[in-house]
Amino acid sequence: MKVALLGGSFNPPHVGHLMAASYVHATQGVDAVWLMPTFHHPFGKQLEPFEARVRMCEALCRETSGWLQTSLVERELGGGGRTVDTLAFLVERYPDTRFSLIIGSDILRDLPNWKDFDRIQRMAHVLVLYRAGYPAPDTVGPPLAEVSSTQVRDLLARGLEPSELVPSAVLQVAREEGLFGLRGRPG
Ligand SMILES: Nc1ncnc2c1ncn2[C@@H]1O[C@H](COP(=O)(O)OP(=O)(O)OP(=O)(O)O)[C@@H](O)[C@H]1O
Ligand SMILES: O=C(O)c1ccc[n+]([C@@H]2O[C@H](COP(=O)([O-])O)[C@@H](O)[C@H]2O)c1
Repeated sequence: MKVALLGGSFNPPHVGHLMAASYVHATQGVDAVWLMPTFHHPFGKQLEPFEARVRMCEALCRETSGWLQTSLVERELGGGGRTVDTLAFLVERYPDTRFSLIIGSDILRDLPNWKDFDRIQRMAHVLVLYRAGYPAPDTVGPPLAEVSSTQVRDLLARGLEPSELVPSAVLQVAREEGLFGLRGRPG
């Protein structure tokens, strides 16, 4: 079994995440892609509640035939949310699974602040996808969507509907949960 991991804040998930996961599933010979929402963000980002982000991730997964799944492992682990610790835990729990780790090229500038990135590379094949706007050497594939959760949150804060950037089922969950200031807003 080969699994690609896509860790993120998913605050909220958007079509860029879906495209990144689809690209990897379609071209990199993996059986499944697991979204791993952050429980405690290592750099202390303030996020909507974990359970609500999980619900949105699960709605995103339903856009696929089942190969995209949401993992709750980072809640199970608690701790500092460092990817090296999550990966070590998964490698031990699933000895017959080969893991790869997906990151967008925007993350490259943060890597010096990651814990033990060398050890991550020994445990998993790291796939750096070309996120549009962040060209870098050694990325895999064409530039992917120019969309971010920040952009989605900004649109919502201005009362606009990000319906071209977020799958409708994900937006529906955000409305039901009253996330991103959507509580009580008609729509
Ligand atoms: N449009 C995209 N194309 C390629 N990779 C992406 C894209 N959006 C996010 N990713 C990657 O998905 C992972 C999780 O991203 P994250 O949940 O932080 O989304 P984000 O849009 O970067 O959020 P924010 O704007 O809040 O920082 C990261 O590795 C990121 O590089
Ligand atoms: O391991 C680390 O040191 C580390 C530092 C920062 C971020 N990460 C992980 O990188 C993924 C993407 O993070 P972000 O900030 O782009 O949402 C997410 O799974 C984080 O847990 C990991």
